[in-house]
Amino acid sequence: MRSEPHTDAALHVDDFATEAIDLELLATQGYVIVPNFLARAQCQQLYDYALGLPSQAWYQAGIGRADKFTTNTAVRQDKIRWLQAEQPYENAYLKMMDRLRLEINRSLFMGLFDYECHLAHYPPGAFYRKHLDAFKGRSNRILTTVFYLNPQWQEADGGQLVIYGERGEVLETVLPEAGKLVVFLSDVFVHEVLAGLRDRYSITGWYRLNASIGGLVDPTH
Ligand SMILES: O=C(O)CCC(=O)C(=O)O
Ligand SMILES: [Fe+2]
Repeated sequence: MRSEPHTDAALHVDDFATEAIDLELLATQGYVIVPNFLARAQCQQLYDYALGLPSQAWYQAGIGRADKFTTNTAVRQDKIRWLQAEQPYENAYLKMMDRLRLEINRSLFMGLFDYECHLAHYPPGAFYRKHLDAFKGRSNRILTTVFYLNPQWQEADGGQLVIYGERGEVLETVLPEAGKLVVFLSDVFVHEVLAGLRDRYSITGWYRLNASIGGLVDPTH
């Protein structure tokens, strides 16, 4: 039997105080880093929630979707959990990110259709090698969001997200610190997660375009 996580004293979407994102910068640069997207208290609640999840709530992360899904621990070693609207904490996060979706659509006319995201847990030593989250013309993942939950993360703890430019140069080295949100174009920026010394928790998600054809609803993840 699968035990479900606790649901008491859950966050509500209206509890979330989010810092404004520089959408102008996102439009011109293709990515943006927001140091304190979410207030500490709410971030801590999400962190405690993630820490409290039973081991059977997590799955070995894979590569590809649906029938093309494979797990390859030489490429990525994190464990994930797709967020579901039925779970109050998870629903609050999904709702908050949906508000951001509407804001992005309003300001940048991106026509983002939906959002999917998963919690990710990188145990010490786990990494995710260089990759793109989407391939030009072959995916409906448009914007990647990564939100970090880790209090007091230090440089020496490792686990940085490295974002590369077109010529392979390092654009950003990002510490996965609690409250920080990174947003980037999914099919433009190669990135990787370096191995760290501590358990590393985050919520990674994608704003998508609707790619349903001929009445078939495009499947999530
Ligand atoms: O956790 C991060 O910093 C990035 C994760 C990532 O690249 C992914 O899940 O596709
Ligand atoms: Fe990625």
